[in-house]
Amino acid sequence: MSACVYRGTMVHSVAIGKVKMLTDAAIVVNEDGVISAVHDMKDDGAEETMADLMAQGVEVADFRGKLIMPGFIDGHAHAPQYVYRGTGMDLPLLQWLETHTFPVEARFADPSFARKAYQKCVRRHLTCGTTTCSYFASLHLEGTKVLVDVIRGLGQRAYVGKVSMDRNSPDYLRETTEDAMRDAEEFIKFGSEELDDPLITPVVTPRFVPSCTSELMAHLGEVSRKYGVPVQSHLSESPAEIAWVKELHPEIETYTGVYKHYGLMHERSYFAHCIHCSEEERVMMRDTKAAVIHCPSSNFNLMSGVANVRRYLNEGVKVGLGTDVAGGYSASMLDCIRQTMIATNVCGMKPDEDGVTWKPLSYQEAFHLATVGGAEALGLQKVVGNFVPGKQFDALVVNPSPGEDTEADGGIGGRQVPNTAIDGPFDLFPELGQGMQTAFEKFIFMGDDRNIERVYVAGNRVV
Ligand SMILES: Nc1nc2[nH]cnc2c(=O)[nH]1
Ligand SMILES: [Zn+2]
Repeated sequence: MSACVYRGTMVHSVAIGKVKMLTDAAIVVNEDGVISAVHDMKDDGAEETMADLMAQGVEVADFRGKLIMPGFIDGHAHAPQYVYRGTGMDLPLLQWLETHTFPVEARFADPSFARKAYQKCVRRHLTCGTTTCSYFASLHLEGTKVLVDVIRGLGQRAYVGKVSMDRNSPDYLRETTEDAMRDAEEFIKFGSEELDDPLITPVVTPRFVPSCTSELMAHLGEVSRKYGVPVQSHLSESPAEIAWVKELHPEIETYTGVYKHYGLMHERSYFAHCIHCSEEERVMMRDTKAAVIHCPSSNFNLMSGVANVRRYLNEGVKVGLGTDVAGGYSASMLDCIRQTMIATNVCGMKPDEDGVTWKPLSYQEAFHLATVGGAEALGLQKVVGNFVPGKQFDALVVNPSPGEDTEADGGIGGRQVPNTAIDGPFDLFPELGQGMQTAFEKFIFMGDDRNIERVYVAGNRVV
């Protein structure tokens, strides 16, 4: 790749709640896809610096009038569940898994079906602007390798887990403990040693405590230490699930404590949901530096509950966001941000059981969680999340008004008609002073993939 300067309105989060916009910025990206400098074109000398770079043969991609923002980081999505996304939202978690999830995941024993489905899934996440995604595959080793291959072909940055499950599921979707232990390590070896691709990180992935025997969990904890890889799982999602974990492990005080006991809770661990964690569990998460992945869409759809994100942040626990496809029906992190806003408003509506009324998150804070927060949760804070020089250029080019520069067509029967294929999802009124700041806010609340013109991962254009 050659070095390139990206010029346009740069917007990113520099700290929680602190979104910074440079109306006319030049982001200099080197041959390795790393940001080497960011210039405010209003500064003295910036035009000369640009002229120098152009004289050296550095390309300029001119996106003035458009937003350049960091790509989204989806901390939790199930790639096989993509195929039934938007259906079967009629049951609570444990019945939903038995009825809708397990029969579909079993189909991923067929690598050719897996390839077809994963191709659609990863394309969708990318076109929605997700530059980094943490995927659960299925328990199938070969199918999980197919997912990795598809991701590499499409150029996304990803964390990928072969799901481990050796108890409490139907025969058609359950490993023996021996196979589960062998295949989990085999996948981690494949991802970290054989593959050697900086964009792909293999992740130890116990489905959740009810799916894994103590022997398997202990082995997975060891594997995560031996290879220095992350752990992802589900934690404290529904009351019935929590009661089940208590039944399975009466000797351990809490659900979080079970993961800790088996070496699965450390600074490279991140857990989806964490809705009902007690104070003791939240302290354990903070002290072990494990992260929460907030999945509000799924939490509403499966009626699991409402997680109090503000409390986690106040207590010093890392938080990222996840779509949790297909508990969540949308693959878009924009939808996830919006559902985060609804969930936080619910928490702020009335005092909780301790009499505390929580201050809702702002949309700027939710945007931070969808970018920088996700990077921190995945241990990528030095690599992606915003446009600090030294980080990789994982970015979106957002056109606030995608229909504007398209020639009007002839209409239908002589009548001018709206064209939903080219008209954007929202309008701006410059007469009312609605400039790029408003464009950003409207994109967060109303934008979609029609606005996302380009997607870059590590400086490579992937959409
Ligand atoms: N939302 C969700 N929760 C789970 N807990 C165990 N497996 C799953 C899953 O596939 N989705
Ligand atoms: Zn999940």
